[in-house]
Amino acid sequence: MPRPASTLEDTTAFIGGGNMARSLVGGMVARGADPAAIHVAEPVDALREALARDFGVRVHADAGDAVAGAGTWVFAVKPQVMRTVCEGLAARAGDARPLAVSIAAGITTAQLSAWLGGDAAVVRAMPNTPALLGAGVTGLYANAAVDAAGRERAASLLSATGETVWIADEALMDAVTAVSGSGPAYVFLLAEAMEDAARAQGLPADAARTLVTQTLLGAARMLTEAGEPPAGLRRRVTSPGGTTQAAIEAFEAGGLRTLVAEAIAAATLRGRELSAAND
Ligand SMILES: NC(=O)C1=CN([C@@H]2O[C@H](COP(=O)(O)OP(=O)(O)OC[C@H]3O[C@@H](n4cnc5c(N)ncnc54)[C@H](OP(=O)(O)O)[C@@H]3O)[C@@H](O)[C@H]2O)C=CC1
Ligand SMILES: O=C(O)[C@@H]1CCC=N1
Repeated sequence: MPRPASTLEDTTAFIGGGNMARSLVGGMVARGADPAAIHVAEPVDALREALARDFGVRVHADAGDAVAGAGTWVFAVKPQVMRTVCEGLAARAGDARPLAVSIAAGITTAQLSAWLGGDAAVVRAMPNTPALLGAGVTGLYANAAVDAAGRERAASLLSATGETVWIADEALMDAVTAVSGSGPAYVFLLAEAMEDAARAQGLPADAARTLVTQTLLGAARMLTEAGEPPAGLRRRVTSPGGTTQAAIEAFEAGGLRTLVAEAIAAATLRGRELSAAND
C-alpha cells in the first residue's frame, strides 16, 4: 500500500528478511532508528512475524509493497535470486529512482544497475552479522550514479550497525566479503575447535564454553582497545619456553597462516564465481 511522499527519504525497505537483514534491522533499531520507517519484504511467514514482533518494523509478503514510498531499497536476498528480484522491481525503480543498496556476495553494481533497468544508483555493501550488536563492519562501494547525499545515506544506514569502510576499487569487494563478511564464521570455527580440544583435555563442557568464549571476547577487545598490532599482543602472551610457545609452534608447523590465506582466497574466488554464474 503506498505511503505518503513525505516519508520517502527517510524510509528504508529491505527485500529479504533472513539472517543478515535481521542483523541489520536489529542493529538499526537498537541504535534509535524509527521501526515504523523500516519495511521488510520476506516470504517466510515465521521470519516476517519474528521481525515485526522483535523489532516493531513493518513487514510485507510482497517486495512491491515494501518498497512503495521508500527512498532506500536494501537488497538482502541470496545472490542466486538477486537477478529475478531486481528485475521484478525494475519498473518501480525506474519511476522511484531509489538508492539501491545490495549486500549480496559477488553481485556487481553493473549487474544490479542493469537488472534494475539501467542507470540505477547502487551501493554495494558487505556487512557482517555482529551488526546485530552494533559491532559489525561494512565495506562500501558506490557506483558513479550515487551522489554525495546517496553515499552519506548508505554510510549512515550501515554505520548504525558498526564501523564502515569505503572501498575505491569494486574488484576488492570480493576480498572484503572473504575477510569480514564471512569472517565471523572463521572465529566461530576456531571457537568450536578450541571447545573440542578443551573437552578432549578433560574439561567439562560448560567450563570449556566459558573459557573459550571469554578468551575470544577478551582477545578481541585487546585487539580493538590496546592500540597494538596483533603480533605484539601475541608476543606478550608467549613466555620463552612456555606453554604458549609450544602451541604457537604447533600452529606454525601445521601451516596455519597458509591455511588462512587459502581459505580467504577460496572465499574471494567464490564471490567472483557468484557474479559470473548470475550474468
Ligand atoms: N549471512 C551473512 O553473514 C551475510 C550475508 N550477506 C549476504 O546477504 C544476503 C542474504 O543472506 P542471508 O541473510 O544469510 O540469507 P537468508 O537466506 O537467511 O535470507 C534471505 C531471505 O530472502 C528471502 N527471499 C527470497 N526471495 C525473496 C523475495 N523475492 N522477496 C523478499 N525476500 C525474498 C528468502 O526466503 P527463502 O528462504 O524462502 O528463499 C530468505 O528468507 C546474501 O546475498 C548474502 O550474500 C552479506 C554479508 C553477511
Ligand atoms: O556465505 C556467504 O556467501 C555470505 C556472504 C558473507 C557471509 N555470508
